[in-house]
Amino acid sequence: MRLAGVGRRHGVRRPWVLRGVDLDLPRGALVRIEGRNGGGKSTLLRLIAGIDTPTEGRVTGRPRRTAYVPERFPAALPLTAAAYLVHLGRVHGLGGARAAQQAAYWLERFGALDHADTPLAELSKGTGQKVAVTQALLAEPGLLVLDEAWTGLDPAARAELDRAVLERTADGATVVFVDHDPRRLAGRADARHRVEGTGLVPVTGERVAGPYVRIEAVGPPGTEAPADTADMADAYVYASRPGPGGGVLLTVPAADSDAVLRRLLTADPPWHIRGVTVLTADHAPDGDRHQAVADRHLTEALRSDAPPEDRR
Ligand SMILES: Nc1ncnc2c1ncn2[C@@H]1O[C@H](COP(=O)(O)OP(=O)(O)OP(=O)(O)O)[C@@H](O)[C@H]1O
Repeated sequence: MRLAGVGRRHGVRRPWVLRGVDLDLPRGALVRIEGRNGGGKSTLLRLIAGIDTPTEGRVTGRPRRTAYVPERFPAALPLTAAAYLVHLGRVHGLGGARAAQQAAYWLERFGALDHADTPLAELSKGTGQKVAVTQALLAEPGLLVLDEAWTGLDPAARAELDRAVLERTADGATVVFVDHDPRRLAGRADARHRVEGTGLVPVTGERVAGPYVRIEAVGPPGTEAPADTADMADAYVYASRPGPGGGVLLTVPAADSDAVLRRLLTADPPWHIRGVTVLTADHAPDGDRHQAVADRHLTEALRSDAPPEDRR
């Protein structure tokens, strides 16, 4: 499958979200899409999945069976989980009995079989997400597109989805995913691409394996995070999203965190660093158990890199 010169904007007077995107999606490939919050990742995934059509350019070679897990699951339908899944299985071309069998198989793998007869509207967020990933997997799609599909799942179900993804690619399917956790399927992706501006750039080097550092910074009112400018070209910012109190939360490989901190502290006017947290393999991205290490890291970075007026 291939995207050639693909562009998308949401209306003739609206800015381009994506433009001139060329992307090869070979059979059996696991492809990760990265980029800042609101940068156009979901737009790209919808174009790949065929949920949305490009304003310009072409998408060719999309497998016949395509499945997509949206960022938000539409749970308002007046159906039970099983009835919804059988319906979608039939849409994908399965017979009723096969659809029911596949729905039960996947609900069981995700630990949600007890909820097969629960109306969608009554499902918890986590179980609703299990139904969302089940609808995508039950027809064994040739293209599987996952937009933050792990969010809301319990750890066992997250690991099960990792396994399901690797089974799909081993079976020759193409899987394209976005996830906020830099460690998601770390080391397993065949290609990584980052939405930058309106373009898509390949990400080279195996940097997702971490460790990663979360930097909470607050800039002067109206300033863009320097991480999003070309000045940051020598360092890699995995993700940037709004933080509490008008700040920004940057997720950065530990190896690049000094460079990012230096850039923030030497910006004119400088950014204020509220906190630095080391993210390790054994604690959640938002945890703070390694604050002592993080504080030392920050202190050292400030001492060695910042101009005299920023030393504190
Ligand atoms: N249907 C739509 N109509 C108008 N604008 C839209 C529409 N969908 C997306 N946009 C805009 O396109 C831009 C990219 O949005 P998109 O959801 O693709 O980003 P994202 O990288 O997936 O962000 P997030 O990490 O928040 O999911 C945003 O400015 C968004 O407001």
